[in-house]
Amino acid sequence: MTLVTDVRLRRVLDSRGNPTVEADVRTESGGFGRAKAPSGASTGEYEAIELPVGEAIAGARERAIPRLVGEVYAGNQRDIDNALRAADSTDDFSHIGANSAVAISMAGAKAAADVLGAPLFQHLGGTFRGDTFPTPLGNVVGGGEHAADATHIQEFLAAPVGAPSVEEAIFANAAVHSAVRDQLDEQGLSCGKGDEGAWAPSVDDGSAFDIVSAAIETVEDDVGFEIRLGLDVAAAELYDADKEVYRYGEQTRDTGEQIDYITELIEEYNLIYVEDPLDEDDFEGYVTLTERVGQGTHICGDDLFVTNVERLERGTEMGAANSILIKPNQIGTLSETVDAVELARRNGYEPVISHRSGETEDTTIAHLAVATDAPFIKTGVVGGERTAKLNELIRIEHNA
Ligand SMILES: O=C(O)[C@@H](CO)OP(=O)(O)O
Ligand SMILES: [Mg+2]
Repeated sequence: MTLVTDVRLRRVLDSRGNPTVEADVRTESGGFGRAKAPSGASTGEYEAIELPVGEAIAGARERAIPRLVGEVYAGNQRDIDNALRAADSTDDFSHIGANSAVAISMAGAKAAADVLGAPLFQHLGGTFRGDTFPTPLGNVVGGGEHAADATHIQEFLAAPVGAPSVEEAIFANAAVHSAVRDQLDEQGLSCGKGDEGAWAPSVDDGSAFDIVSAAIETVEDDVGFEIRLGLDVAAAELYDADKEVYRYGEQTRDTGEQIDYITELIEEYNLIYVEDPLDEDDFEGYVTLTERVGQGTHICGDDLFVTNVERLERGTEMGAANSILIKPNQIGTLSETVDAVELARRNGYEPVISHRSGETEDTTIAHLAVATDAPFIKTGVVGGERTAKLNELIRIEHNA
């Protein structure tokens, strides 16, 4: 039996040294699942609420745990997630926090997989999943909200699309990360790393493109397969809504100029992936850009869609973007996360499963990416909280 018999919550550390929520779920037949909530820095305005950890834990203990323990079966993920929704009663989880909700939701799924004796990806995706793997998007240079005094564009991503296996892809990204350091050293630009482990040099975006392109070329020659370049512009963070311009330091661009600029970057650097190129409220701008460049490039909405089926529906009806970033804590439950993936698929939008800038050693998103057969996963390159997911992908590939 997978009847939930115990749910425990505690405060643990995330990769930024901030507190986050860890949940343990136990079931009648001895199933056990443990999961932790991640945390964003460049959060979208329409995300579910991350409460201060003390409040999130107190809220969930008071409202959610009584609706779970002795009440729901861990194998019925929708029952767990509906109980969390009913316990909270708001659209954005402002009573128990999306941080408590997502930790409990993911821990429940892990407890159910444990009862079955199956890996989580198989519980979530079924027995016919596990043979195909996502291409890891690895940020090798970054700035924005993730590092002070670095690039305006938040993430420069390596995308080893030609790799013969996920293992080769993961090591290719590590090699690009290392080659970027060599480039920086040569130019006397040694620097620290941002929140997700990407190098955070104090250079303009143009120089960053040159450095990353050169690093990718070196590694491509070495590994013999294609590695492309992608971006997370995180443009909502650059957008000045009062003046209706995007601010790149002193330089500003209005919406038309921003669309032209992104188009030029796509052409010049043969970008395969551009996330959040425009403000999170600018569905129309996304339509224009997607019509222009959506044929050959993944135009991905992160802050635009916030893993929310209503916002995604609006986007698919208009033709805004052609891809959606999927972050379970943006919406708060695994069921709704999978709903967003499925809605995306039905409309020909590619789902990209993603970490947050504040992470833990939790590996749920690696399993989610395999379970949903997502074409990409964005989960960094180095740092224990990033390699936890990458190494889990290697283990899944090896049936370990
Ligand atoms: O913008 C993003 O895509 C994410 C992860 O890279 O950053 P954050 O978690 O800070 O929102
Ligand atoms: Mg983003």
